Amino acid sequence: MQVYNNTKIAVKDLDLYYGEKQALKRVNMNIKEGKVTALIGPSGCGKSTFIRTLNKMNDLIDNVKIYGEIALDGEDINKQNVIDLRTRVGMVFQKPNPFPMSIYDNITYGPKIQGIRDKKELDRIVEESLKGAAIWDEVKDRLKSSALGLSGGQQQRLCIARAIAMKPEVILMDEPTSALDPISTGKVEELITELKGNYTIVIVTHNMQQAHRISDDTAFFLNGEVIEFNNTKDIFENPMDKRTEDYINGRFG
Ligand SMILES: Nc1ncnc2c1ncn2[C@@H]1O[C@H](COP(=O)(O)OP(=O)(O)OP(=O)(O)O)[C@@H](O)[C@H]1O
Repeated sequence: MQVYNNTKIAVKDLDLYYGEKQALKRVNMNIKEGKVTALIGPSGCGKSTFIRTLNKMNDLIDNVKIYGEIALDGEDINKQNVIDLRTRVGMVFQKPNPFPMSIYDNITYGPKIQGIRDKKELDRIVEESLKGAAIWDEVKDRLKSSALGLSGGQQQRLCIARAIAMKPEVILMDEPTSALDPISTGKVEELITELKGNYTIVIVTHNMQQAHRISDDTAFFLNGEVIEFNNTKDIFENPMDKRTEDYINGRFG
């Protein structure tokens, strides 16, 4: 497979079936390192299915068949240990899902499983991750309090901090702001903009303005196919395909 220099994840001829139903059709995509790639398209077009293939989350579902190639840094993800893969490719979900434990323990959970025990090192990871997710100032005096006492927007930034604590290279975000109010959404969007460069980010969003504001590249999905994949400016200002134009102008979906 041809892999370009700035490609972090290369997807080639990806087909995915849930039983008899084909949910992804011949998807090809070069996801660029250190950039934000947005996945847009109407409900049921395969965005979540696609993002979940990137760290093999679909493998947990019965009756899924996947064909094609996905390479991370040029290496087939099927040849990698899945735990290592999910460390390198972290994920943040639609609904904030902090563990029912303290803010501190949420962050140290993964690093402890990785074998880090030193208290100073764990303290350092907590501070660095929370700062990285732009939530340190809001929680630094209540690290031992339950994460469930945070607001929805704070919980989502905590989940991003928890992902960062594992030192991923890629962060997958499946509609990370759809459960948040506009102010929290703004903070998460600002955070995504700060994180890019250090991380490769792939984000599913139903919010056209959000895709336009924060992403570098955008893929438009329809019925399991990628209709158009290009830099975000061109997708929004000069779409090549009439269906892309209709979708971004709110004519369907
Ligand atoms: N576990 C599953 N088993 C069977 N079919 C599924 C499963 N998950 C998704 N599908 C189907 O695959 C298609 C793509 O779904 P997917 O959730 O990827 O779409 P989506 O674009 O993310 O939608 P939304 O924007 O509503 O979240 C849909 O027709 C959906 O019903």
